[in-house]
Amino acid sequence: MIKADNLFFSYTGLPPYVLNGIDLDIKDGEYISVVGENGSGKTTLMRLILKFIKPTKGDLISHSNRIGYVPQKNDFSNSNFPITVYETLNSYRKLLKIKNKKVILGSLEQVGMSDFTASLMGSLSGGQTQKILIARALMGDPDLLILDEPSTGVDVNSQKEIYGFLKEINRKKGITIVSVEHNLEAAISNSTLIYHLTAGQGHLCTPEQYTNEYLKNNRKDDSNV
Ligand SMILES: Nc1ncnc2c1ncn2[C@@H]1O[C@H](COP(=O)(O)OP(=O)(O)OP(=O)(O)O)[C@@H](O)[C@H]1O
Repeated sequence: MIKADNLFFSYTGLPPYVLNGIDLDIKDGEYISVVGENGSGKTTLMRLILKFIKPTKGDLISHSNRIGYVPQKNDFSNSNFPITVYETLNSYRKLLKIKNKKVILGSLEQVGMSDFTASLMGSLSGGQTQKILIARALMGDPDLLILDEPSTGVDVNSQKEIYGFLKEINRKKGITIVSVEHNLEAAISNSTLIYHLTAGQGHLCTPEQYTNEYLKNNRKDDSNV
């Protein structure tokens, strides 16, 4: 689905690079959580996959026909702009040039938010806003869904619902998921593979391998105290 070969990226076009020789091979149907410290380049990698920016050197190829993108929700939840859930999804429907308006209710139903069509976006909780953003991304019937920190500012119950839903659409519908994760517990329990970025380089591992690596490093830190 996504392949990167010796990919370099810097915002200035010059060294030092934010992403420094990335090799990545994401197969169809995987659920990848991208983890790493603040500033390690997770969002930058997502922007490259979304083609918002171009590699400075190297290649990144995506075979996705339709990418759904769920951005960080902060931009929406703090907004006082008086727009309803329906209007938000309807304007996105027009952007995607989808003729059938039923797609709006269909996508809301999928995330259990059918009762909120007339609600103002600004009146929703963090979890509800996240579900609307996921519904919006699903309107285009994506084969690849990219999420940026889906559990940030979301209550624990909604987190469970959201991850349960993501797992279901990944396993049952085969939608490939790539999700930037600060929530390591969620990354370990939900994804099929974890992509760990450090100092501009990354490696793919299983959740079990990541857990062992993480525990080993934490023990090392403890012994340095
Ligand atoms: N538009 C930009 N212009 C210049 N530098 C940027 C830009 N966006 C990000 N950076 C820098 O690139 C580096 C990687 O940032 P990025 O946001 O990709 O990291 P991240 O791993 O997603 O961080 P976080 O976990 O804090 O969201 C950081 O040093 C950041 O300051």
